[in-house]
Amino acid sequence: MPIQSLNPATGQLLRSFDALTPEQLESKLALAAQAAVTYPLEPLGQRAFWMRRLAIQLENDADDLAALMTAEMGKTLRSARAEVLKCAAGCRYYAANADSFLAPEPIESEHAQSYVRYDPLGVVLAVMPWNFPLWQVFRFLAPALMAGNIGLLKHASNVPQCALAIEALVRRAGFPRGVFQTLLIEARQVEAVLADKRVAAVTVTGSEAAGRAIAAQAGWLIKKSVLELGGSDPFIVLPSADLDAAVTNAVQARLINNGQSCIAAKRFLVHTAIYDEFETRFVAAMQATVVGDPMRETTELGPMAMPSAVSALVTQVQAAVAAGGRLLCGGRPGFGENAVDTSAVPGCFFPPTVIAGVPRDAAVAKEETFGPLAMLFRVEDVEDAIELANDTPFGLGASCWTNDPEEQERLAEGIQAGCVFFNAPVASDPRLPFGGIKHSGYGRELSSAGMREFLNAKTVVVEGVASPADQPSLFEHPEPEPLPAMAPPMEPFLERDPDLLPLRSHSIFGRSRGSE
Ligand SMILES: O=CCCC(=O)O
Repeated sequence: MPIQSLNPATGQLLRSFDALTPEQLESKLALAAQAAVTYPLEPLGQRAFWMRRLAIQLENDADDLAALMTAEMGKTLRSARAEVLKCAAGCRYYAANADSFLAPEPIESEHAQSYVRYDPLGVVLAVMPWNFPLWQVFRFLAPALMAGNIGLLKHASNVPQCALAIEALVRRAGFPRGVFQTLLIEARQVEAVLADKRVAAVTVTGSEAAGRAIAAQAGWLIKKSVLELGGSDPFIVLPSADLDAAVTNAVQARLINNGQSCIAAKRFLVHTAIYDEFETRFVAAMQATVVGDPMRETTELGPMAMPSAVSALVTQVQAAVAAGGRLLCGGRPGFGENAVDTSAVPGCFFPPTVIAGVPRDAAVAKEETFGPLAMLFRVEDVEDAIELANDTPFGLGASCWTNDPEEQERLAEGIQAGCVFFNAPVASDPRLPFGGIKHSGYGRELSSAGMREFLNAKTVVVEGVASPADQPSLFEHPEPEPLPAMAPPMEPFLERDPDLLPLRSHSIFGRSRGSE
C-alpha cells in the first residue's frame, strides 16, 4: 500500500509520502538505541512531567487532531474529538500511576533480602492500525514511555499524518530525542526492523494475518510480542434485560467508529422470548442512523476508511444471504436512506445493515465483520448463548444484557473472551486490562498488566544487607510543578532543544486555522 492520506469521504488525495530509505531508517534505529541507554536514567518524576505535558498538548490541539483523523480515515469528528481526549486521559493515568506499577516488590524468602524490580526492555516496535489512529498508539505509548521504554511506530499506511503528528506531540511535550519516532515505512520493511538487534520487542494491533506473521518472526527471534487482533464479539440479550437500553446500546455498539472497531458488537444473540421485539426495534433504530459527511456534528455513521473495506462487506452480505440469511435493511454500498450529504463519495459509504437467520455453521457467521453489518441469532437459553458466543475463532469481548445475577455469573465464567461487560457495551479503559484470547491475540494492554508486558521482572536476591524498605525510592526525584490545564506554549523546551518545533510548523495540519 502506498503511504498516503486519502480522504475516504471525498476521494481527495491529501498527501503522499516516500518510504524511508535504508539510510534514513538506520539513523532512526541508531537514535532509538542511543535513547534506550539514556532515557531510562531520567527520573520517573521527570517522565511523568513530560507525560502530563503531552496530555495538555492533546487537550489543547484536540480540534486539529480530530479533524486530521476524520480527514485521513473518515471517523466522525465527534468521535475523533473524544478519541483525542481519551489519549490525554491515558497519559494522565500512567503519569499518576507509574510509580506504583514500577515500584520494586519485596518478597519474603530465606534470604536477607529478595525482591522484584521492573526494568524496561528497550526499543519496542509498535505496528498499529488505522481505525483509532491516535488511541491505538497512545494505548502503547503512555505506559511504554513511563516505563522507560523507547517507541518506534509503524503506523498504517493510510494515516501517515496522524503518525507524524504523534511524534511531533511527543517531542513538543519535551521528551528527549529518539524516545518516540514514527517510521514511515512499508509493510515489507517491518521484517528488517524487527530483526534488528537494537529492537527488543514488538506490539501489534491489527489483522489476524499481520499478527500471525509478525508474531511468528518475533517467536523465531525470541523477542517478546503482544498481539491485539480481531474480534467477532457477541452481544447477548436475555429476557431480564432492559430492552430499551439493550436496543439503544446494540446500535451504538455495532456502529461505533463507523463499525470499524475490534470490540464492536458483531453478532447479536437474542433469547427467543424477546427476539421478535428486539429484531423489529433494532432494525428500525439502525435504519434511523444519520449517514454522511463525517465532519458534520450530526452525522452518526461516516464512510468506511477505504474502498476495500466496502468490498469486504459486500462479499460478506452476499455470503450471508447465499447461506440463507434474511436481509432486513441496508446491504448495498451507498448512503442508505438517511444521508445528510450525498456530495461525498458513495464508493466508501455502506449503510447500517442487518441480516437475520444466517445458519450458525456458515463460515460468514464466525468471521469478523468490520463495518456496519449486524447479524442476528435466536438463542434458547443462557447455555445456548454461551455455546454460540464461543463458536468463533476469536475471543476478544462480550456484552451481555441480563439483570439475573446467576446468569451473569454463568456468562462471566463460560464466555471465552478477554472481557465480559454486563448491561454495558465493551469499551477499553486505561484502568482495566484490555486484550483477547484465541485468535484475538495474547498479552494485555492498559492498566498495570499492559505496562508490565514490556518490562523485565528482574528477581534480586541479596544476602546480609538492608531491607528493600531502605532502598532509594524510584520516585525520589522532586515532582515538577503540574502545569495549569491550559498551558502556554512550551518555550523552555524550545530553548533546550532547537529541533523542537511547535506542532503546526511541522506542516502536519497544512494551513493553520487562522490562515484559512
Ligand atoms: O479496535 C479496537 C478497539 C480499541 C479500543 O477501543 O481500545
